[in-house]
Amino acid sequence: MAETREQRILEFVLQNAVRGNPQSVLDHIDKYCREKEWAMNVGDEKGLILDNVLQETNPSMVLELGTYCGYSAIRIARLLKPEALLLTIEMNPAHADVARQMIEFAGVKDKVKILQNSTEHIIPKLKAEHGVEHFDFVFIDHFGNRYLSDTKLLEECCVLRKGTVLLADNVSFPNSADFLEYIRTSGHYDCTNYPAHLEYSDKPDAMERAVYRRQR
Ligand SMILES: Cc1ncccc1-c1cc(O)c2nc[nH]c(=O)c2c1
Ligand SMILES: [Mg+2]
Repeated sequence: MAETREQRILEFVLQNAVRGNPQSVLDHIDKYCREKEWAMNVGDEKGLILDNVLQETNPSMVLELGTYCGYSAIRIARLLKPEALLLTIEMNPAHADVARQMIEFAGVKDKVKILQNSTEHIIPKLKAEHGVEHFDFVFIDHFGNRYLSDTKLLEECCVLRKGTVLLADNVSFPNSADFLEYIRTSGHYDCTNYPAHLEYSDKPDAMERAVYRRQR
């Protein structure tokens, strides 16, 4: 029996899913987390919202804040066009290690780069050290109490452009209230709310799309 929940999820996938098939990996993570142990993957219901907003955007450069086990990274990578890339930031080394193996097993590792450190440490280095000009799409799913500070940091580091789409998970929880207030009242974003449910649960949750207006 693997020690951590994240390792047990990975083990279930490695033993049951089809290698190289991203949908099979997503389905098996959802199955394990619905039937055996709950975990904070964006899940199938909110995952469909992510799929739709991502496909409407058709991005070349994507940033994810919060990799966890790699579920949403695989979800995003499976829909990217050939030259497109996903950078995903994970501060927890054990989670990053599980995600690396999950992403490799799913067959999407050529489209995904995992950066293991805190967001506030990495975001200021994205241009100089990772060759980033701008992101077309940002999926925010790390810690609600960091959503606002990291959004402002992305603005200050000039990695957003007019039309960049931010999509945030878990905006129904109080710890991202300051972020919601800012994107809805700052005048720099056009916002859309997507009511849904917490992954693998019937508790209410929501996602918010925020399209950056300001010229960079
Ligand atoms: C863990 C948890 N318990 C009860 C209610 C919600 C959550 C929860 C759900 C998520 O989708 C999360 N996504 C990213 N980061 C989180 O910390 C997080 C926490
Ligand atoms: Mg989440």
